[in-house]
Amino acid sequence: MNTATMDNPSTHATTGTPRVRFEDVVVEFPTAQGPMRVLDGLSLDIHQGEFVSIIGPSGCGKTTLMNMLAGFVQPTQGRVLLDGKPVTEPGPDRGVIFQEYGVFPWLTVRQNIAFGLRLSANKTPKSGHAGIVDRYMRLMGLADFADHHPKHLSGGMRQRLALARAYAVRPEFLLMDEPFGALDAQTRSAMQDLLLDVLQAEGKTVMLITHSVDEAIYLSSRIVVVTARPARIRTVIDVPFGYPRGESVHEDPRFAALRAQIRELVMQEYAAQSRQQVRLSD
Ligand SMILES: Nc1ncnc2c1ncn2[C@@H]1O[C@H](COP(=O)(O)OP(=O)(O)OP(=O)(O)O)[C@@H](O)[C@H]1O
Repeated sequence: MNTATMDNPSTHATTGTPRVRFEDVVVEFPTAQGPMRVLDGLSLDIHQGEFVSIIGPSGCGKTTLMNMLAGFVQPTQGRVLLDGKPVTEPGPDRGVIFQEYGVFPWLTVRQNIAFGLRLSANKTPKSGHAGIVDRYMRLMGLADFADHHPKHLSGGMRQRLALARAYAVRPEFLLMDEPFGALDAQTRSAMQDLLLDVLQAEGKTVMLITHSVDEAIYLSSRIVVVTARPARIRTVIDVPFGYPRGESVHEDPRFAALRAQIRELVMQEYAAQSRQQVRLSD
């Protein structure tokens, strides 16, 4: 179990050379009414070992931001740099987890987890694959279902399988888009703690999109609140808790204060987005 070290400030260096740089990024998508601007001059640096959560109204452009770092979307203007080089395509250094289960229905649980390990871009020696697959099946509570296909699993189990697949490849970056959103409260909390354990053991850099303010505070070293569409950065908040971190941070008075501050900002942006939608439907 994690233990909270609330007296230690976050130890994540936010100076020096960033691993990821969003540089004055603009994204526009074509629509029947002309180009729709989704991101509007957004700049953000992410450093090695940081856990950055993105919070903002539905449809404001958060997934688009992550998709650029994943290599799925190119900016209309500006640049997205990974270790100083423009991101042009997906790569095994970036594990992406979406809310909808990213699993292959025709493969068993064991085969799904092993899949990424077999790709030639993955550097894990073949002799270690079986052990890694077993470890993640155990961690995710899937060991008894090793030879089942996803259609025989519950929704929550399929999402745990998607997490196991992403973790097993041990990417340097985890890009997570509402990864726990479809899980029941208890499983969600267990998956959050497991993620903290994986990060503690493997030292990854994480970008998480979440609608849960509590989840963002519990997991992140920094929280980026973005505006209604087109998304810009509204505020960046440093979370004052160090790692390893555990359930007791929820009791810290600073947790409640942060929650109130972030909720207020997010509510304001939701209200702005709703006003826009009303104007669009006029
Ligand atoms: N490839 C695309 N082509 C056209 N429009 C797109 C494309 N991708 C996203 N959009 C639109 O861009 C806007 C922002 O979408 P995005 O998924 O980035 O928002 P989001 O903040 O992640 O939303 P949510 O919180 O609901 O998941 C939406 O209006 C969406 O319909």
